[in-house]
Amino acid sequence: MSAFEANFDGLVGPTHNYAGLSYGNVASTGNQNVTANPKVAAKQGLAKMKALHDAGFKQGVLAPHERPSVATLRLLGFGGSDAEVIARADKEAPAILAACSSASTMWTANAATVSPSADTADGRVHFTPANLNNKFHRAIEHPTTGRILQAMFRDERHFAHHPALPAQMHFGDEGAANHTRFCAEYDKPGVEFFVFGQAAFDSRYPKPARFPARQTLEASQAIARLHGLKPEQVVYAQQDPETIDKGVFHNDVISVGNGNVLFHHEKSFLDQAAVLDELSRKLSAVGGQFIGIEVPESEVSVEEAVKSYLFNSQLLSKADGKLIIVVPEESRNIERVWHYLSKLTQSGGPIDEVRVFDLKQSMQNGGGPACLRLRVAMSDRELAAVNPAVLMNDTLFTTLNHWVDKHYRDRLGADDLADPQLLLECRTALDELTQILQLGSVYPFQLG
Ligand SMILES: N=C(N)NCCC[C@H](NC(=O)CCC(=O)O)C(=O)O
Repeated sequence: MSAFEANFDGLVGPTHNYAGLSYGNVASTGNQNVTANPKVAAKQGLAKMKALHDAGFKQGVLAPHERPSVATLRLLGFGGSDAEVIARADKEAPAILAACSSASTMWTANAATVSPSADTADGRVHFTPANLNNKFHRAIEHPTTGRILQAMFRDERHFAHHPALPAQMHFGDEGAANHTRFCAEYDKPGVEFFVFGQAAFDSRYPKPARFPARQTLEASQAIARLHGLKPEQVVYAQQDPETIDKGVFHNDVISVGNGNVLFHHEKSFLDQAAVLDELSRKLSAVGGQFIGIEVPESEVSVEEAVKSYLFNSQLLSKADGKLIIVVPEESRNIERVWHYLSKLTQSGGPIDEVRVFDLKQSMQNGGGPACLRLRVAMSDRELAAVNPAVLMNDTLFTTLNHWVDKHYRDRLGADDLADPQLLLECRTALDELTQILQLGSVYPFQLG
């Protein structure tokens, strides 16, 4: 039996825009009101998916959501026809309309936490959609995300789906952006690594002073319980609060891991040496040999890490056992970061190849290669049970590019969000997409 890590990338939705919604994410607030190009954004994402599929990696697609979320606006008291709901929200609360219009579901690292079957008590792959409770525009994602995941991973013999955690800051959960799994092989027991920004019920843990800590320790512990993980195969670590205050709003902005390798910055975690030691001990107990690659502040500062998104990269295992690192163009544009990467790939270590993608449309909202993908490690039998229509291939790539050409605008600014036509365009596109991806009815407008 063989096993794989499949990456499911978020397809950028038709309302992609820059609304400055994510305090603590410096790219999001810094690019507020820049005019977006949803068509280019979707194509940049598709190009990454296709290139990685062509390079031999398992690649899938996660569908975007219905936006603006008229259902949410109705919950907030905006009534009338759909067009009237949008017009009233625009007039009385344009910031709320913008939040309900975000295409933020493209960052599927935040869609859910996923535990592979080799780690869970019942031997199934477990999914818990993230409540994304810290940001209103993201907190409305999880019900639809849950339905889409169930439509992709339907077979109950292999896949288990949990509801999101209680929607409260005490259980703030940002999904796989703060979760990494280490293993010797994808279908062998591994070590699940949960990184949190604060503890909600225990005041002894420090907190950042400036920006919010989105993930709590208690949320991570709840996920580990729900997924039936063994305590000896779980490691919790607190992110260094000072780095959160410098714009590291998720752990995947300061570290990335895959297989037995953790590529991380010197300032990633509190008590970093103890964290690395625990990872190493627990991985060795399940037959793996942990390798930490630590980038010193003197070579790449935390600020440079945030600007370049060096750590918001993907580490992908090649057939020869080495890793390829997938970075955004911004990493090449910062000389010291590019110099570090060149040195890294020539060091004789596990990462020996770098691949660069232009993801500028997503990057301007703080979303790099790693934000755009949700990882699901599966055996070949589990992979065979995935809805095949969501798996990337030449035909799907062509179909989705045509679909984008047909339905997407090439400019979207703040004023366009009030256009009732945008909702119709989005619904028409998504109705067609659910047929392409064979998802059934997953959106509020389809459920009635
Ligand atoms: N690091 C990971 N895994 N994900 C990146 C998420 C970016 C997203 N940006 C936004 O939601 C900005 C939307 C706007 O401002 O229009 C966020 O902050 O949640």
